[in-house]
Amino acid sequence: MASSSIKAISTTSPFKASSSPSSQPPSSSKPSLLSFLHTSSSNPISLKLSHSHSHAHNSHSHSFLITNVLKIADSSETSVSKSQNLKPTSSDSTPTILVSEKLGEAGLQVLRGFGNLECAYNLSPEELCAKISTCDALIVRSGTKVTRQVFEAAKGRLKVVGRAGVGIDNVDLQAATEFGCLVVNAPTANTVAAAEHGIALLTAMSRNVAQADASIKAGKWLRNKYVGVSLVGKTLAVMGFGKVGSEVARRAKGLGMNVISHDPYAPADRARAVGVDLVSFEQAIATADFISLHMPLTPATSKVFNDETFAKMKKGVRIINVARGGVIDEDALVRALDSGVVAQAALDVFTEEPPTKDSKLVQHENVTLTPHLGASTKEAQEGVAIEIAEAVVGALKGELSATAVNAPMVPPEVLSELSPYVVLAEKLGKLAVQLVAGGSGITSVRVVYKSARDPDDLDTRLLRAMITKGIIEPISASFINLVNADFVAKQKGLRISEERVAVDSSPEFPVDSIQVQISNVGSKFASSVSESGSISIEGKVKYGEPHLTCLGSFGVDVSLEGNLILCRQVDQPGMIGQVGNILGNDNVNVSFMSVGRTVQKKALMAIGVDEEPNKRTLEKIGKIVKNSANLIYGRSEGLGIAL
Ligand SMILES: NC(=O)C1=CN([C@@H]2O[C@H](COP(=O)(O)OP(=O)(O)OC[C@H]3O[C@@H](n4cnc5c(N)ncnc54)[C@H](O)[C@@H]3O)[C@@H](O)[C@H]2O)C=CC1
Ligand SMILES: O=C(O)C(=O)COP(=O)(O)O
Repeated sequence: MASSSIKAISTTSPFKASSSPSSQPPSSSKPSLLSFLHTSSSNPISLKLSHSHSHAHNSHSHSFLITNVLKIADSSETSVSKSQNLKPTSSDSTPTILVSEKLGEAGLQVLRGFGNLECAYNLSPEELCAKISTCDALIVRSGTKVTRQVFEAAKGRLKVVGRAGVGIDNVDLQAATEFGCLVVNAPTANTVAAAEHGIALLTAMSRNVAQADASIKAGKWLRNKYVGVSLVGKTLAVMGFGKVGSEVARRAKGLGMNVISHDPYAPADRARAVGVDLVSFEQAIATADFISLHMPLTPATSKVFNDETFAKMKKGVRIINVARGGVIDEDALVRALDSGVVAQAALDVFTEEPPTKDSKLVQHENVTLTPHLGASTKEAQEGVAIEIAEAVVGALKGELSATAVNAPMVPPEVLSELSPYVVLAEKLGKLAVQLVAGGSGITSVRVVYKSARDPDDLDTRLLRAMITKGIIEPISASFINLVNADFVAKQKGLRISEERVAVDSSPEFPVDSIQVQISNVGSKFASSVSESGSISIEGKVKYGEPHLTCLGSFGVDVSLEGNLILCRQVDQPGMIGQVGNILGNDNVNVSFMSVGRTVQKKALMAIGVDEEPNKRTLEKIGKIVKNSANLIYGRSEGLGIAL
């Protein structure tokens, strides 16, 4: 973040007292994925204080800070962020789910039972953009292009895109991530259908079924023309040994074929278990009689079958593509077919769908075509529809989806265990950023997790995302969630480093404490600065609630719920009494007090108050602090609450 990027709303203070009431629910409520995806922090930090560790009121305030009532905004970033990822407009009504392509009835029923369902097929890109800002979820198949323009047009409302199938190359994942929109797919229900279609094309092509059928219908009887080739004993190269590829391999083995496969990421033992050898790309294409494509379309696989690679194939090779048209350079394929290098091709997928009728590829007599039917069996479509409907409904309800494509996967049991720490992480982030003096640019955040667990047994991605959310959301218009936290942090130049420290506590709990340090910034509250010069706060989960346990060099124990007043104090009698009187006279109930001391006999007082003190009350407290002869950090910006 550039140093000028955090600006104060107020001209007199980098922080401004917010007039909005604290209304956030207690943190002990169990967070769901939705809270990581769509909780907008439009409210300032809400830290309801409780009880514990009360101390006598006989100390004195110096610099102090009210955490809850501060709200900072970053006017310079607002315009940038608005074009990136808007905080969603609140819609607590029934969610609207738009289905833009035909989906199995069983899935539609699941969706109807949950939200307002709108099925609108064959929308133009403009029509989709016009509709999308009223939708919380969009379900597509391969025919809808979910572009950046769609996410922009959604104006922050679209929470989840469900791809009723495997390939998500028609969804702009980068844009989805930037806008904090979760993308889920249905990766398993159509595997068998696609594999069966691959085998159907393989056998149909090798025996000229489609061409022979067309010729009979044209009144011809061409028994000599349509002599086929046998499959038994032939070598099939399966390119991509994933779900579909491995099922194709299994079936091809049953047909008596010798199956090899190329997949740089597949484990060799999984292939060997099916009797398939994994080989290099070169070896696969040079030895195969048949090549069946089953890899995803990615920048690395785009047009991987081109003039150069066709030239390395065995003359007379036959190619089946049930994956994505874009993995083949279609013009090069026509040339290879014309020269006889490729004897036949069977294609279910095309670079542009539908392909133009007069394309040379479509019209080539050695090419067998189907209109992207790989997933189109009754069984697969029912399965995919249920799979995607449940994933979308789950995401809208805030549950974790096992098929999220652009969010870190956190298994439900891990999520449940981490829940209170997730709340703590966000609150620490929010508190830490409020301690930064206006005009400081935050670039470097260090997070230290103290834990008795093995490093492998602690997944911190969620915690890091929530700390990022806590830090960034209060200072920008950006809407941050689990999906886009890392992206937005990077975009803002915020470097978040993590460290694990082993402690000798109970491994029953995933985390003992979380420390957030912000370095190279000025502090609004000097007591929050540790000896290393960084703003440093540490918290723990106690009885299921987030607690602040360390601020700068001071040990405290403050429940991070409600409103919090932090006072630096020295040995000057009467100060706490005065502060207490002011709060009491203004009907602000002090719920607890915690005092932390250092060896230098400096102390820090944390006062929990039930009600949010108003500006006048804060001004009165501010005067007491300012008038104190013992101000250690006598900077007015430390008293931002009163300004
Ligand atoms: N025509 C249709 O209706 C259907 C098409 N598909 C397509 O089939 C393809 C495979 O789907 P699944 O098997 O479910 O996906 P998958 O993710 O299970 O398998 C893809 C495999 O490709 C491998 N791979 C990645 N890069 C590769 C490369 N450069 N070279 C070789 N292998 C590479 C991966 O390691 C993975 O094992 C996808 O493109 C999908 O969109 C899937 C279902 C239906
Ligand atoms: O699942 C896939 O990747 C497919 O290609 C299936 O596409 P479809 O849902 O039939 O448009």
